Order: sequence, then structure tokens, then C-alpha cells
Amino acid sequence: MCADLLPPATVRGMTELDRDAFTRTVRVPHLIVPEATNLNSAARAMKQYLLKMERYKPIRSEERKITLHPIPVKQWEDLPVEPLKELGIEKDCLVWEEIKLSYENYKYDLILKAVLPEDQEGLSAFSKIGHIIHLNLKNHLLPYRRLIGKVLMDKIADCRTVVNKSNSIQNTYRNFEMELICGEPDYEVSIKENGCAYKFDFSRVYWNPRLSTEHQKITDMLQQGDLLYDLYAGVGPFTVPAAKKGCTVVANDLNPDSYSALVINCGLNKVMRTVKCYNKDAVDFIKVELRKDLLAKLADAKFQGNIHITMNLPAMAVEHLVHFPGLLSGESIELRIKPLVHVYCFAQGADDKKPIAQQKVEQWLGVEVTAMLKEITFVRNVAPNKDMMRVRNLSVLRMAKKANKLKDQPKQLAKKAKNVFAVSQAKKGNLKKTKEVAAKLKKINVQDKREKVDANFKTLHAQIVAKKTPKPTPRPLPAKNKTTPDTNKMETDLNKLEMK
Ligand SMILES: C[S@@+](CC[C@H](N)C(=O)[O-])C[C@H]1O[C@@H](n2cnc3c(N)ncnc32)[C@H](O)[C@@H]1O
Repeated sequence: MCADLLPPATVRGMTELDRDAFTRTVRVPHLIVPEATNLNSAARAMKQYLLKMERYKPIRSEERKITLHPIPVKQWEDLPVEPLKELGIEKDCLVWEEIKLSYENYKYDLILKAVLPEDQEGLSAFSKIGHIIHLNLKNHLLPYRRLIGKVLMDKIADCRTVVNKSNSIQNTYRNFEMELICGEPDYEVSIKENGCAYKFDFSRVYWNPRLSTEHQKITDMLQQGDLLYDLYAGVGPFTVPAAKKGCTVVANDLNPDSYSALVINCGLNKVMRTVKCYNKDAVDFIKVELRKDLLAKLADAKFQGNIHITMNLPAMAVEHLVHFPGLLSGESIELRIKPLVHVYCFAQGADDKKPIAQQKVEQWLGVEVTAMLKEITFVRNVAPNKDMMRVRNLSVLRMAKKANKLKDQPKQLAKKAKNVFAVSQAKKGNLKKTKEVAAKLKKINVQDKREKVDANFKTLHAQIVAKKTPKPTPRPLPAKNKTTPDTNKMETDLNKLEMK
């Protein structure tokens, strides 16, 4: 862009928008088209030399004048002279005249570039959600926020509200705390994404237009007849397109506003009959609804689709993986379809993010996932050296194995006890007593064990709550050089919790 065509230098540092201050005049080349020449033919010949600016008409038929750009056109010889001569246009048709440029001739980026501090980062990007523009301004731009809001409202079609993210700390429901910097305090939006319609209150739910491609990618992985468990469904950008594609969906979100919007959006897209919505904590949802529904699907021979689980809560979802391995223990049904888990996480650091993401998943599952891993994909960059990643792996449900274990538990317990007593008592040379105790142990009911575990668990829980439970820590991974991971301990622990 030629400096003369930019807003005047005097607007730099302006914090209150003064639209008149953008007016200036500039001398530019024009071609005056003779009466005898066809204006359209002349315009076609000049197509690549036209001065193109916001709301500026370079071809004025009333004046038979074509305004040209001063950078490529400095003299007659810069134009395609021969074709022009054939049209009856000679050298004296090229003239330099002043034109007036004003606020309306500049796009928002040129205006902001002219106003905001030259030596610091300007407004890099913003999101548009229906009629709302959502900004995330750096601190040095905060004194200019009202001006930025006004410029964007003026320049971006259908924008009625401009907000700025006011707190970088994310809350549970992942909706942004925002400051209204221009326009109406109206946060109810109606939008379309990937062919689906959504309605929601942007100030109360999570919505990120930058995830549109990711939503589409997941939808593309699903087939008609598949089953999707959408654990942190938000207002439905995985759920709705999946259901529209012919999948059955069981969706959940903890935020009551997201849940309401989710239900409304299922209605809006006419998929209510194939989507079940829940408003629960994901851990509860996994342990109760998902478990129940999954067992029913596995028992239903007519169900032959694939099973997918989406877990899009990158800051926390991996932690919830811990609830999967023992989820179906106690059930003797065959795990004939292995669910595919699409779990999102943040990976931070200067190195390759894929191993970091894999490690996070492994930490919470307590096993190496290499054999079950389908792919690890970069989703988007969220901060310097921090990426959102998607890990797609087969679920780690181990129900058949667990079922057998539980079925055999009384026998195993008795056998174990017998051995322990045999060894300890043998040392004392009292084998008769050993047999007696072992026989008694055989009779111990598993239910009694469960009750004891329950009681212990309750006491433990009370102690933990009293201490204000710290964030759960990931399960330690077995040493890398071990060939088989030590999952037995984890299974035992999970069993204990499962018995709750
Ligand atoms: C990052 S958003 C993803 C929403 C949606 N899947 C999308 O792609 O736009 C995470 C969602 O998880 C919900 N959420 C947060 N904690 C949760 C929990 N413990 N259980 C269930 N949902 C939760 C939030 O309300 C939010 O809607």
C-alpha cells in the first residue's frame, strides 16, 4: 500500500474515535476515456491497474473516468500502450488529480494499524460468533479497547456487540468472562457451523469458532449407525452433526446452560429422537449412564456400529480416563466392540508435543498405550509452546478379564489365604491350625468383603474430604524398561473403588 493512500499519520495514538480525522486528499492517476471509446473495453484493459479501496468506485461512467493505482502507474509507459491506442486512448488521456479519502475508505485493519502503537503488537485476530465479535486484547491495547470496538462495529457486517475477554483464568464451564466494549449487551446468538444450526447465550456457555474444523473431522470419522458418547458436549457441535449423520448419541455437559442449549439445538436440527442428553459431572456420567448404555449396546446383537467417545475438555479430560479401565468389571458380557476414545489435552513445551500428549494419557490410564494408539493429532496452538492435541486410542476397558476375576474371587481369596497361612504356620510347625483357618476363610462371603471395603472407603473418603482433597495425582507408570506394564495394582485399586 502506498503511504499516501493510508490514513493520516496524525491519527496515531487516538483513543476516542474521531472519524473526521481520517479524511485526507491524495493525487492519483486517472484515465479520461474519450466519448468515441467504449468505456467497458477501456475498463477491461485497465483491470489490473484500478485503485481498489473500501467503498471507492474506480470507474465513474458519468465522468468517463477510471481511477488508477499510483504504485503501478507512475507514467503513460507503465500502461499497455498499444491496446489503449487501438481503443483510441492516447497519452494525454492520463491525468493526475486529487481525490478525497475518508474513514469509510479504510478497512478496519488499516485504521487500527494507523492508530495503535507502532512498536507493539497490534490486533492480531478476533472471533465472530453470530452478531458478536469476541476479542482477547493484550494489556497494552486495553486503553484503545473502546475505539477498537467502535471500528469493528462500523466495519464488520452484522456486528452488533463487541466484547473483550476480561479474565484469562478459565472457569469450570469454560465460558469466558467478558467486558462489553461496544454495542448491545445481547449475547443470544444464532449461528451455523458445518451445516448445523445452533442457538445459545455466548456469555454463559463454551463456544469456539476455531474448533469448527475439528468438529468436522470427528464427524467425518463417524458412520451412520455408530454410537457416540459425548462427555463434555457443550451446546452440541459433536453431538448434533453426529446425530444428523445417523448416529445415536448420548451427550452430557455439566453446565446447566450448555445442557439447555444442547437440548434446544437437538430440537432445532430435528435429532431429538436419537440423542439422549444429561446434565452431570462427567465422572458420574461415565460411571452410571455410559456404563449402563454401553452394557445394553454390547448385549444387543442388533447393534453392529462402532462406538466413539469424545472427551473435549483439554485441561481435565485425561484425568477422567482413570475411570475407564475397571468400568465394566463384574460384567461377564463380551466386549465385542472396543470403543474408540478421542481425548483432548494440552501439551506444553518446546519439544514435539505428540509424546507429551501420549505420556499424559498413559499417566492417567496407568498403562502404555502404544498398542491401542490410533493417532495423535495437533488440533490448534493455544499459546506460545502450548498446543491442543487429540489422542485417539482404543478404550482400555478390560471387562472380560475383570469379569472372570470377580467370578473366581472367592476361590482365589481362599487359595491365597491358605498359602499365606501355610507358610507362616509351617514355620511354627502347626499345620493343623492352618487347615482350620483356611477352611473358615473359604466360607467368607464376598459380600462381607465388599461391605468391609465400603466401610474403609467411606472412612478414607471422609478423611480425604476433611483434608480438602488435593487434585488427584496421575498413576505412576511402570518403568520404561519393563516389558509388561504392572497394571495389576491399578486394577486392584480400581476394583476397590468400583465396589463403592
Ligand atoms: C472445551 S468445552 C467443549 C464443548 C464442546 N464439546 C465443543 O467442542 O465446543 C468443555 C465443556 O465441558 C463442560 N464441562 C466442564 N467440566 C465438566 C465436567 N466435570 N463434567 C462434564 N462437563 C464438564 C463445560 O461446561 C464445557 O461445555
